[in-house]
Amino acid sequence: MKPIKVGLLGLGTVGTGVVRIVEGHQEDLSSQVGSPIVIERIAVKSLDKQRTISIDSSKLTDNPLDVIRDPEIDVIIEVMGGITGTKEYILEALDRGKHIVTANKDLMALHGSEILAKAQEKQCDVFYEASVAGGIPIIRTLIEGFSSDRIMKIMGIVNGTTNFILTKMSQEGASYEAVLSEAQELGYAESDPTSDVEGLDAARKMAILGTLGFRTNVELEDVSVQGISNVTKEDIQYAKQLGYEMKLLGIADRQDDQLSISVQPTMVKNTHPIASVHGVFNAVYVYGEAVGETMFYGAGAGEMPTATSIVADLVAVVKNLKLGVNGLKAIVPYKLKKLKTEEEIAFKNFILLQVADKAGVLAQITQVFAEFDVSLASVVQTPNEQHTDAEIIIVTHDASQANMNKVLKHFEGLDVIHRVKSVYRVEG
Ligand SMILES: NC(=O)C1=CN([C@@H]2O[C@H](COP(=O)(O)OP(=O)(O)OC[C@H]3O[C@@H](n4cnc5c(N)ncnc54)[C@H](OP(=O)(O)O)[C@@H]3O)[C@@H](O)[C@H]2O)C=CC1
Ligand SMILES: N[C@@H](CC=O)C(=O)O
Repeated sequence: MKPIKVGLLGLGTVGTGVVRIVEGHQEDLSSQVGSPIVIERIAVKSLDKQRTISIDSSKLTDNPLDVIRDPEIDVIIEVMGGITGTKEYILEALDRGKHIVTANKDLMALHGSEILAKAQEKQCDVFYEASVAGGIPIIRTLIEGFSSDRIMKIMGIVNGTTNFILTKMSQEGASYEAVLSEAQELGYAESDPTSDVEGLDAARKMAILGTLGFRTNVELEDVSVQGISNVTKEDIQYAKQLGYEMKLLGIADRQDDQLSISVQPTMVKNTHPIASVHGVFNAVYVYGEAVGETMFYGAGAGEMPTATSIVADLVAVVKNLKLGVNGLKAIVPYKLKKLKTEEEIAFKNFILLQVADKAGVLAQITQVFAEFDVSLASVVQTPNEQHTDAEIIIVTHDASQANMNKVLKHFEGLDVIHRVKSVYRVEG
């Protein structure tokens, strides 16, 4: 039987996993698609690099165009990352009638519609399951499993690196820097881990999930983003004491046709299922109008989980290829989006204040909340025997972001408040 020939762009963490699965599960894969699958050529940056798997060196090239322009190759798997350059390779491959499987959320979040439009024009498949939440088949689930429902809310822990860091800080008291290095060594982090820790990677994934979940065109700039680099061990401990877990949470919700999408460190009530997602694990919680609550859980990064999603996409592409059809994951926005304003976005807040320890302080502070119509759920002053500065922890009821910003602005002019130490969204 004529083999299906695959070109691989990239042989790093994910690419290596792809080779392992294609070789290790060959019999099972070929029985599903009806022909052997062969990785024909592989593009890498450096031909001299030591690899953790043995590869026939004649397959390697340091020029991705050798792979894309090989007439024998039917499918390109892109796991080299990057945006400029990589986008051109993918567009050229599509022009040449090759189907694409990619893990590249950066590219799909920024240029997904252009790439998918080209795929449609050329009647090729572009599948990108591995681009969100590593080994969890969430893209397929949103497109197919939820096709009959109206999704109202998506909440996701969609970055493995930051969840790994927050978990180790919380459970082992480890330092942020040490755990970040460990995540890099384990192959979880991006080549520039700033995009992990500053929330950009999660924002890109939320833009993809929002687009698919709400069937509209969510752009990266629609997602408000805050990362975890300012989260302290103290914040995490306070969260625990109050019955919360600190998570970098992507939250996309809608009311009628109005959307809001954000990524930010969030204190999640420990009774919520997403609060128990630890380490490199990811979870995507989806609330559908008809189905109600659902949650999808699994490893969000790393060699084999990510490669599992890639090879599953490869199987889907090959099945389509044999049937002569395209299972396009096309994004067809059916409605114009309307983003909620600061006045319309409302949630609970945790605020940690460093204040003067003297009579009347609490009254002054609560007065500010009252002035801007922010109702308080709890106020706790931490014990302070020395009568130096005290710490006050406040949790609000749902408050509009605009009103909360006014409260925080007002605090700047209040002498008794020496520092606003932390402000977090609270969920659950
Ligand atoms: N790591 C993970 O857990 C996950 C990663 N992803 C995404 O998958 C993609 C790959 O990630 P990952 O495997 O971790 O990345 P790595 O940095 O481990 O691997 C990148 C690979 O691409 C090769 N490469 C880079 N630039 C070029 C170039 N210009 N020409 C040819 N080859 C090139 C590198 O070559 P060389 O080996 O010679 O350096 C390397 O083999 C990224 O888009 C990432 O965001 C998605 C989900 C999870
Ligand atoms: N750096 C990413 C890798 C997977 O997308 C993460 O940590 O989640």
